[in-house]
Amino acid sequence: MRYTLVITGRPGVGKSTLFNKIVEALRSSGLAVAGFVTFEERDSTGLRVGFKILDLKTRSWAWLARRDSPSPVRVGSYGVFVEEANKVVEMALNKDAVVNSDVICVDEVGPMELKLPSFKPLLISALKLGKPTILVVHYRLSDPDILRLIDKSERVTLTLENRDELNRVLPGVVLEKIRGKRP
Ligand SMILES: Nc1ncnc2c1ncn2[C@@H]1O[C@H](COP(=O)(O)OP(=O)(O)OP(=O)(O)O)[C@@H](O)[C@H]1O
Repeated sequence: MRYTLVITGRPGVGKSTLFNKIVEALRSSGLAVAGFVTFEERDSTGLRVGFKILDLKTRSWAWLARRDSPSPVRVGSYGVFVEEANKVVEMALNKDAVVNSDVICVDEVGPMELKLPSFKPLLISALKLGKPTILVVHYRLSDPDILRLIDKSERVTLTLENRDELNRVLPGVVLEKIRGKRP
């Protein structure tokens, strides 16, 4: 069976940091990666103003959500930029992008991303390709269709206690598993 890793854990524990390290390790070894990463933006006072979404392949990005967004589509105190962010998802996970990649990498499968109309269908199609996959999954994800597709995945729950060790060893372990050198 293809290797799928699900990284989960409490908000702010370091999931994106670990995900980026794994993506970096995959790329450094010559593997082509398709997918996207979402990351927070803070203002000069340190206040979190919102999140951006970045296509890993083309480096195209858009705001995913901001506190001051007028969007009626809200997740907590953030308004989601549905149209702009959806375009990045379509670029990152369209059929060509995923078929021509070695590994599918998505940070994250969470409530904001699920407000983007193309996200769930494109993610499900990508998962069904049977390629190695790295996913950051929101700890409260409840979507039954996605959960069913990832229920046999290897799962890592990141904590403040284990994150240093996992950042050190997991990128190398993932690479070996994807290359089939480790069971
Ligand atoms: N191993 C680590 N050691 C020290 N600081 C870390 C470590 N991992 C992450 N951080 C810091 O913790 C903060 C949150 O990290 P990150 O954005 O990766 O978390 P996250 O779990 O993806 O957050 P979110 O739930 O908001 O998506 C960042 O400032 C990051 O630099």
